[in-house]
Amino acid sequence: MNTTKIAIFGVGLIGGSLALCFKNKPGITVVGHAHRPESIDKYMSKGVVDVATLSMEEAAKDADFIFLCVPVGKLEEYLTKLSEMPLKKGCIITDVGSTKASVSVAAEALKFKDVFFIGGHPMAGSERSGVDAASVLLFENAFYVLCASASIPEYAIESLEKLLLYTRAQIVKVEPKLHDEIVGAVSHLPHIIAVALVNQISDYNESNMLYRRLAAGGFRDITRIASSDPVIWRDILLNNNEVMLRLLEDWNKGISIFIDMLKGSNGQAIEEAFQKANAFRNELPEGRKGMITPLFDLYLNVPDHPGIIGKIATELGSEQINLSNIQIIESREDVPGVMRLSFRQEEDMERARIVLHELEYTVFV
Ligand SMILES: NC(=O)C1=CN([C@@H]2O[C@H](COP(=O)(O)OP(=O)(O)OC[C@H]3O[C@@H](n4cnc5c(N)ncnc54)[C@H](O)[C@@H]3O)[C@@H](O)[C@H]2O)C=CC1
Ligand SMILES: O=C(O)C(=O)Cc1ccc(O)cc1
Repeated sequence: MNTTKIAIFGVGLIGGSLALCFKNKPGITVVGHAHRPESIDKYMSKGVVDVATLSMEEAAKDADFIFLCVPVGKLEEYLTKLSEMPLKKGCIITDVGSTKASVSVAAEALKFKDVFFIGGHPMAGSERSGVDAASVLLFENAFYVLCASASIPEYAIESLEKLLLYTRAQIVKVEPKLHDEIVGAVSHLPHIIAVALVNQISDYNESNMLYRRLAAGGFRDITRIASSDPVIWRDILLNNNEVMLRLLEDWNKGISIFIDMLKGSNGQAIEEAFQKANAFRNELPEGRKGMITPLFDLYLNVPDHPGIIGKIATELGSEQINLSNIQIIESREDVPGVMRLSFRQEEDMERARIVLHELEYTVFV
């Protein structure tokens, strides 16, 4: 059987999830590049890769596919290093960065010979980061954008598409600049808004802690993405700088309209704004994983002792229920022992509810 070597640079949330999709598939060997020595043991003990190495050359040598899964600000540096190494003829280099224009330009400028660069962006992820957050299910039913320049032969694109079938994502082809504009609006702008909103409330909380205690429910839902990795997002926003500045100007205009509506006590205009938003939002596609994916939460009363988090996680793990997050919630510190369990799939939440009920926990949604 022909063997396929896949090299993953940056085995974190996205690189680790891709590695899990490819690992143990017929004829595939997954090699993970670590940029810190302590990561080697971690990748191996977690079983995300077949081989882990600190050497870029060793990872890239003879690879059929190279996935660059590092922060956006590092992509050009990694591409340049690869362009100076002997690579297998026909090797496909792809990235997973959340912006596509600059990496496409950088790859084009390097003029790889007999090696093809195809930009990629799996449009699914989470606010978590690192290999511990990786999941084989991350991309299932999500869009996966590919951006190939006109010089890339169709057979190379088809070969990448075929490999990506293992992710169970749906491929879409988009021009890099258009990608950055649309993704800037539907993903990067919401991240800025979430962070600005959380920081606004955090400042109010300095003078009165009741802000944080009451900021549950909807506030938590719409600000989940404010917990995203600071370095990853610094790089994304700086890289998509021009687009973001334009979008923020439009955002300011939208907020000014709200200020005017409130100053003028214009109830009709406020109603119309909600009606317009309602109509557009109700038409959003359902049943497909979007970039900003919801979590499904369960709450349960738990006895107040230190081993409880491990105990619940083990009970659910033994039933193969995928838990995304587990936390004793601070905002209810006056009610001792309320635990929040978050799931990516509604089905997991429902199964957890049944299991925990059978174990005689008091569970509520
Ligand atoms: N977080 C998300 O939900 C999504 C992220 N992306 C993109 O995927 C890429 C990776 O993001 P995540 O997997 O979320 O991040 P992560 O922090 O989980 O993983 C980044 C990996 O890159 C490695 N790395 C290598 N060189 C590095 C350096 N010089 N500085 C810092 N880290 C270095 C880290 O060790 C780590 O393994 C980024 O380009 C991001 O824009 C794409 C889709 C979703
Ligand atoms: O956590 C979420 O829902 C996200 O928004 C994840 C995400 C982050 C970056 C991307 O480029 C794509 C998806």
